[in-house]
Amino acid sequence: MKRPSTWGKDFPIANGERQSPIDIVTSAAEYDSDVQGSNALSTNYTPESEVKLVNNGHSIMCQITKKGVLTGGPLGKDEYRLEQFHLHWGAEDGRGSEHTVDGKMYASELHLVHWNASKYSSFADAVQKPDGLAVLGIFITPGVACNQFKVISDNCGKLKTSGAEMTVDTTLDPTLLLPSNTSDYWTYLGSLTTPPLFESVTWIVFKEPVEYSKEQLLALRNLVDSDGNHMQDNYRPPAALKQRKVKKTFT
Ligand SMILES: CCCCNCC(=O)NCCc1ccc(S(N)(=O)=O)cc1
Ligand SMILES: [Zn+2]
Repeated sequence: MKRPSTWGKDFPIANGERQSPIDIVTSAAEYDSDVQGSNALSTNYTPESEVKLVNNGHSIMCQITKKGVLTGGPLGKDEYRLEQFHLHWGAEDGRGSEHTVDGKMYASELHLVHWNASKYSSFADAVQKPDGLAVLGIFITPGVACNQFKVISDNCGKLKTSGAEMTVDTTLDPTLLLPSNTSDYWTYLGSLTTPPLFESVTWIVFKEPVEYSKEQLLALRNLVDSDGNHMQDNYRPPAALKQRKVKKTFT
């Protein structure tokens, strides 16, 4: 994939009104009480019985086969089904996340991608609708190893080239990839952060980062992208907020 600065030519929406990622200015975020209590954000995932990994040329992706749902919070009454998760990261720990918090970049950002199964018939049908997708953004910071991520980081070496796919015969529970605190998050209306950049995503970015070990981050940086280079810095820089408000669920 060419550099983000070139996307505007092929994808004019790159300069649209609800592009992602954004810099989250914490002091400007508005507390939203109605995403608490009974309609708090809720995940109900079924563990995968085998793990399907794909090097799609610009990230490493895990394709989900079980029926897992995300509901509540900013999603109203709709059920969003987990489709896949993937990551963005830097060449070094000081950069790599797509969203930033008061200008701070994390080393990586995990995206759990869901589509609105209450209103649409498939991911492909939902991907272009304004309420079609919901993505959970989890910041990653260097620290202790994440056990549930080991099945991905331990197999990056076998997924080196773009287009490589493999199925690992082990279970994976996506719930264990989430931070312990899933009540505190920012949410806003945005887009896919890679082409086709469709403005179809309700973003939910958790405040609490998750730790991955140095080795797990290094494993990501050794992947090879569709240009044959080390897959690094596969993050889009923040886009303009324009007329949007970021909501927060915590004070
Ligand atoms: C007409 C073409 C249809 C394309 N159909 C496939 C497609 O749109 N794939 C895009 C998939 C995608 C991209 C970026 C994110 S992110 N980084 O925002 O979470 C999530 C998901
Ligand atoms: Zn992403």
